[in-house]
Amino acid sequence: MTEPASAETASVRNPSARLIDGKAFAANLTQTIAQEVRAFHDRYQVTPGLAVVLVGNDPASEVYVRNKALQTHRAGMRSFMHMLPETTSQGELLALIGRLNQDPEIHGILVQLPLPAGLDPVAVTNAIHPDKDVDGLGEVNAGRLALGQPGIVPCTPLGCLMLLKAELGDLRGLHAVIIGASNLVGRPMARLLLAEGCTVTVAHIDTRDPAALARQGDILVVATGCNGLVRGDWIKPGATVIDVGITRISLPNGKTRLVGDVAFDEAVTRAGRITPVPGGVGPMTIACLLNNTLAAARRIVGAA
Ligand SMILES: Nc1nc(=O)c2c([nH]1)NC[C@@H]1CN(c3ccc(C(=O)N[C@@H](CCC(=O)O)C(=O)O)cc3)C=[N+]21
Repeated sequence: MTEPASAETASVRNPSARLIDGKAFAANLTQTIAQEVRAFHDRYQVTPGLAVVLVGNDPASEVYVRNKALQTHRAGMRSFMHMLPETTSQGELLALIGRLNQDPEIHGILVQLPLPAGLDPVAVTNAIHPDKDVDGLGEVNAGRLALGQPGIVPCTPLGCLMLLKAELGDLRGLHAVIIGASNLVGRPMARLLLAEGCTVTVAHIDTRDPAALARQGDILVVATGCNGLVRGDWIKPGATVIDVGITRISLPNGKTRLVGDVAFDEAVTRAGRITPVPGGVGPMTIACLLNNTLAAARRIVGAA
């Protein structure tokens, strides 16, 4: 197999990939959303409200919660935090979701995943009213996405898609390889890229030679939670690489650092464009959560 000449020359002339600045893109998007929130409030006297439910203490979720609360206020929305103990029962959690479903001040509900053992994430996600399911993970919104119908799209895949369209424009005909088949990222990402006209390959835990598949991707989206899994030689020269992974590792000096699923130093010499960790997909996830919350508020008050 020979690479297309354009991709080869790009990789030779440009040994260091262009960084995709998700942090800057997200900051812009958040500003736009803040303006729209003000206009929405002027017209309807309603402030979009987001409820975040965190059960127990998962470290990844805590990073998310910290940034999310800040960004929610920056966008002029209200944020309602519900921190529940690890020992919370399924019945207690479902009762809280029931109250949030009824609460007119709440337009979006997000239950942080993963949930502690003993709580059923499927039952909990499906208990959220579809109009308030700003994570888009319940069966109604997931089903709409699978069928290509309008609905609420999960925040992380939506953020990845926004970055890809901003970088590449029309995605039609590109081969997108997705590594990871989770309901949170891989599967909805595959459905979104298929809807954009990509040829989509999904590699997962049982895939025999993921590296060989990855090397075919004009677009490579990596969402496995396995830090450093994707090495430089997994990447097609000139490809656009979106690293969704986010793992906090301990350094010898006692500090910690966030790393992605892609071995960045290697990938940067092969890829055409690449998202860094931190500062790539993470901030986009939060901006898209705000986007989805405003959209949910609009629908609920009949403005959309
Ligand atoms: N129902 C649900 N939906 C989620 O989308 C969800 C979840 N549960 N549980 C936890 C994971 C994790 N997650 C992150 C989002 C943004 C950053 C983020 O902002 N990252 C910054 C980190 C900056 C820093 O702290 O240094 C960055 O990558 O630049 C991190 C992690 C969403 N998650």
